[in-house]
Amino acid sequence: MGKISLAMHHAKVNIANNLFVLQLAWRIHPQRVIIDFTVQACRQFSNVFFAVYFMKYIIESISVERDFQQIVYFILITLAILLVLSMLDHWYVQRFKPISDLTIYEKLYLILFRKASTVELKCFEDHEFYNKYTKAIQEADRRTSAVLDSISRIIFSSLATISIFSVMYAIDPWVVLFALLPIVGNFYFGKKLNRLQFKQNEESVPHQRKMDYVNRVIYLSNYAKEIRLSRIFSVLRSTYQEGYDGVISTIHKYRVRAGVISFFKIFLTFTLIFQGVLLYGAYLAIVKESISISSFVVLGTAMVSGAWSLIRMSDSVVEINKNGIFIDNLKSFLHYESEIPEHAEPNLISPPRLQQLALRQLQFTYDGAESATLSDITIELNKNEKIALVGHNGAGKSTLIKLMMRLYDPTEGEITLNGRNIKELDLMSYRAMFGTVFQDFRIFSMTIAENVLMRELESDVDRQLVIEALKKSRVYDKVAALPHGIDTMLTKEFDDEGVVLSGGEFQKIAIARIFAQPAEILILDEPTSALDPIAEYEIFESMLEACEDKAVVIISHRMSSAMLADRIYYLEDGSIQEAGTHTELMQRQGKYAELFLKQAEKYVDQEELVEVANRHEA
Ligand SMILES: Nc1ncnc2c1ncn2[C@@H]1O[C@H](COP(=O)(O)OP(=O)(O)OP(=O)(O)O)[C@@H](O)[C@H]1O
Repeated sequence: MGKISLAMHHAKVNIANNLFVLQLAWRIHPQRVIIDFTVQACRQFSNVFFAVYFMKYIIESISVERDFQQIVYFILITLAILLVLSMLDHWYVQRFKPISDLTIYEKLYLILFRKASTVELKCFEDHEFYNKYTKAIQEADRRTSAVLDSISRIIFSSLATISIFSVMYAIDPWVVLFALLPIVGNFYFGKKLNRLQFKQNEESVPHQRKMDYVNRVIYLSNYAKEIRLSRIFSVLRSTYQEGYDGVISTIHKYRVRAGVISFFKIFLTFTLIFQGVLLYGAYLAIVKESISISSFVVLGTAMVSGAWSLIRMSDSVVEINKNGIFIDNLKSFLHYESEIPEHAEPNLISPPRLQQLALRQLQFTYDGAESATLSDITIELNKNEKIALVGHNGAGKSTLIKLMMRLYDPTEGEITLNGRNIKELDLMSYRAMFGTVFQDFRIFSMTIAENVLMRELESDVDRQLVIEALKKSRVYDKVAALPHGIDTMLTKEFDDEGVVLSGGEFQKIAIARIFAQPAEILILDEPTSALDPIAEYEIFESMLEACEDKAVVIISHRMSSAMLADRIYYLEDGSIQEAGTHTELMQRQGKYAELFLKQAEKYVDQEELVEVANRHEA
């Protein structure tokens, strides 16, 4: 593509990007768009009127000796208009704009958060995507306001410029040409400066993210203990320093170039416009005597006002260009099409009630990984069946669960629900079939009830549901003893009366989530690590009792819990090594039996674990 057609292409893309945000702003807050344009029109009108036509009228009045009373009326009327326009401007800047900006940001952030919560999990592991997301979030608010300002400014400054220049043209046509030339320079250098700033910004984002990460970690309470009790702070400090050095070095890298370009931009714009044209006007009036002194005065004021209009116009063009480049990130984030579509699609059907979930010869490799994490996995989970996945760390158990819930798609093989590939099913409804607690579950700074329901508490039926769920996860006695019961805030983030529970109690709250959901398949991905063996056994037991009519998948490193399942799958290096009931696997004397016996040896020293085994026997 030639240079000119490339520039045309860029210009087209940038205009399209700005219009995209203008449409977005219109959808979010149409009044803001209308008022923004109206205020801009009024500003430009008063600039042109007072700088040119007002001045022209007064000077002409003197030369044609107009009636003094008429001049006074004219001035009073224009003052009244000026007063109304300044009041409107004041209201817009002080009252309307700040509030409407916040309204736009709030809605825009909601759109971004919604998108972020639906893109595939793998996007958050993709460095490039994450950078785009960070930039879209950082820039979103500023850019919307900037787009509105620059579009309205460019429209009305153009009108203002045309009307001022027509007055100047009538005085001397060459003056207009003279005033136009430096604008080309301003535009040219402004564009160059933008590209440079964009590049600098692009390069500093990864460094900025390092600094943001440290800021976040230091600030969050769940890192506070480790930071105080270890020397990790020095590593965090180095990470922050690396980020800081990176940002500074990108600034240094572009500093000289940006300085030189800025100098030319200012020199050509201001010096040439303001001094040059006035000099030319003086030459016309004094040396050539081709214009009158009153024309020179009008030319002077029109020049100042016209030049500013032109500068505003060319700055707006540059700003539109700058917006366009940044909006690319926002657009590509918002338009990102998930390979796993979250939204309902007409060709996707609602999942039928579970009869059998079958994983057939699955193979899965994480993006960027050299070898497969899972290979040749075949598992069947029937209605009402309880299965357990066991194996050493890194065997692939959690990955298997993520595939089952379609957080990732398998690289090979298929997952079927009652014989139908799950890709043909509506994803949201499919995921709603699962009640899951992961090992890295999160407790939110919200009430206990909201943490259990994972939504707002809406009715007394909900209250009862929460209480029953907490009873099943064996933590209700503790919750009932708190002054606000299930309405107690968890953590002290927003509320001094918020409670901080023990690790095991937090886990029980998280586990209560699966009892409060109308799910058909329950998955416990080892959320019981902070529980003592008896508590874990009791919870699993209670779950199996409460969920007789549901399918259950348990992942646990404690074999005493796994043995409660109807079928156990032993995984190693991403593939199933052994499968069967506890008794079958023990008789086989393979790896499962070895692992079980190793744990049993440790358990013998602790009487409580003997109790677990006894209970199972019973
Ligand atoms: N998001 C990811 N990107 C790349 N590799 C990953 C990712 N998550 C897990 N892995 C890798 O996949 C392998 C299996 O991890 P997985 O978490 O499934 O094991 P696990 O059996 O659940 O382990 P544990 O018992 O320790 O929880 C590990 O080697 C891990 O490094």
